Amino acid sequence: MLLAAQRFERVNWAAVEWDIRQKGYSIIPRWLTKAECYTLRDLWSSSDCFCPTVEMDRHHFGIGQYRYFHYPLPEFLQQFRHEMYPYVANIANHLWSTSRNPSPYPPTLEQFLEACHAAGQNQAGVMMLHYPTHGYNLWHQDRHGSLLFPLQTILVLSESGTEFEGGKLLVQEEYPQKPAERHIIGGNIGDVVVLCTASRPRYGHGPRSGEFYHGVAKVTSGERYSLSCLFHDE
Ligand SMILES: O=C(O)CCC(=O)C(=O)O
Ligand SMILES: [Fe+2]
Repeated sequence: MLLAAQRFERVNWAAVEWDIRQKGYSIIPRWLTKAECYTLRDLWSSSDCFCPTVEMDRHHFGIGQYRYFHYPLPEFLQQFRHEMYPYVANIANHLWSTSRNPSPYPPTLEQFLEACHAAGQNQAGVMMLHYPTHGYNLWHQDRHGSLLFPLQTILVLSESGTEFEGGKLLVQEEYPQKPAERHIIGGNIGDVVVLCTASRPRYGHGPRSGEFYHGVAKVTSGERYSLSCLFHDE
């Protein structure tokens, strides 16, 4: 399973950037074919590409399991992460630049990961998640080290309505002295969701940025798989 660069070129990245500015996330619908989702899901039962399973309830993260991939990543995911990076880095450089640092993120993933590894962050930031019926994922941010890339992607690998009910991806933004703002993203098989990892830059009046969290509502029937692709290593 290989990925053609044209698939990234066809995405309307200006619209993705606009969405992220406005609400902190953007959905690229049906970017993966169902067959690709099934192939990725099949990796779950192959033990040789994953680190040990984490039971989410043991850590009070929710109900379900996740498995970090170890390096080398499966070819498709390696390609996905590397080819997606320049586009999200471009958006991140527009949104998170400062006058002191107008281009905070390097143009290639290799360069960004080199910095992560130099900071001792060596665990590939890519994992697969599985939620059984009644599974869910509590509000969280995927930030475990000092170096963090401000956007992350979630690949939805199961079909809403036929394979699972409920299980909607949610985001929440918190500002001091303001009720939290919540959005239901949802997401269906093949969708790639690009979202803020920890904060969304704000312009104009009020606090400059709020804390950005995501989570997954309870799967009320069936089971749901997803894949989390961070651009930092942990
Ligand atoms: O299952 C999901 O849709 C979200 C999982 C998650 O927390 C992530 O991808 O970082
Ligand atoms: Fe997450």
